[in-house]
Amino acid sequence: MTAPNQEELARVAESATLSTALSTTRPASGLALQLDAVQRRFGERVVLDDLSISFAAGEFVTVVGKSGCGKSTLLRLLAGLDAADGGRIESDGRALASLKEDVRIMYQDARLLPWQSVADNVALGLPGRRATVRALALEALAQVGLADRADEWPSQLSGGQRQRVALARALVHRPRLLLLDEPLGALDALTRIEMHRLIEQIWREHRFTAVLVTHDVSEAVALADRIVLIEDGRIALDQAVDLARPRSRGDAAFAALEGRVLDRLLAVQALNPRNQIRGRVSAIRVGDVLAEVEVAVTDVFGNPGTVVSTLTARNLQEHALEVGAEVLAVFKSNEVALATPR
Ligand SMILES: Nc1ncnc2c1ncn2[C@@H]1O[C@H](COP(=O)(O)OP(=O)(O)OP(=O)(O)O)[C@@H](O)[C@H]1O
Repeated sequence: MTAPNQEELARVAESATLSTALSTTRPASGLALQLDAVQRRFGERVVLDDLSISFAAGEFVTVVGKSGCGKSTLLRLLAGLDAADGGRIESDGRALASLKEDVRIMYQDARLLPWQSVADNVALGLPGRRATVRALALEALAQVGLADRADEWPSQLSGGQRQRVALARALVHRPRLLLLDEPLGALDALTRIEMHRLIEQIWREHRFTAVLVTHDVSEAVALADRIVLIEDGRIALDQAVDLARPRSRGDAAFAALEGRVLDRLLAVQALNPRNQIRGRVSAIRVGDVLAEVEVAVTDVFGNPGTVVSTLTARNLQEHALEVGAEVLAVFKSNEVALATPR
């Protein structure tokens, strides 16, 4: 990692310019958010329905839920890119829509302009003298470990590096609310873990409020103070993550919490009657690592049958499943998962 150009930064500080203005006129602390009975409809379809929740200033919240449940819709409302059909979204009594300058959003694709250098992409939209703006861009790039790539084209960077540039582009505006719409969804597992560390470190430094939409429950547990699950347009689960940071995926408490949230998500999937079948556990076979649970079921025509679910032996232990227990067999692509019937 290359340090930012210190001479240039010093010049900027001396000339009492935008850098000073940004750091003094806009507090670095996060925005508190209050959502009250928020509704968003598309035609007949009610996507968010009477959704109420509050986020504390500086909190890191992750939003999970099955595909199409309205996660991105919620983020677009918070970003002011879309308007609610009902309810209020405020920050300490002010409509969030009036605080757009304090809010930045990051998407799954970095959305960089290919004809602009990395530094110019980060500096995009920043007012001020060219040298000042460039120094701010370099400072933001240094924070994401890319100061030495400032003069390259976006096409010369890897997917993970492009996302780091997108993060720098958000940071340069010193957001008080950073919205992250699956920003790591297209990255490989190792790069994701590196990005988790980077995002957490930057969030701890800047203390903005962060709202991250993700499909990855492990990512949610790694980063969140709170995990929020959206179901039927409302908050179905609001789970505090009370684990010390930085978090380790190998930790037992981490795995247990991840399992609980996954189970809850699975229960939501099971609500779709087309992909689930009720039955009773008829046999359990436990190996060193894996376990098989056989479930006796009856199909819609009354024909008896069995389905088999494979899970880790440890997971089986945590769920205390036993022969005779009533379960839902949930079909997810090519696997069968089990959930407790409601
Ligand atoms: N502009 C729009 N016009 C009509 N319907 C929309 C519009 N935007 C979103 N929707 C619908 O709202 C629902 C929620 O969409 P949204 O993108 O918020 O879901 P999501 O939870 O982010 O899904 P995914 O996890 O698959 O990204 C979907 O049924 C979608 O088709």
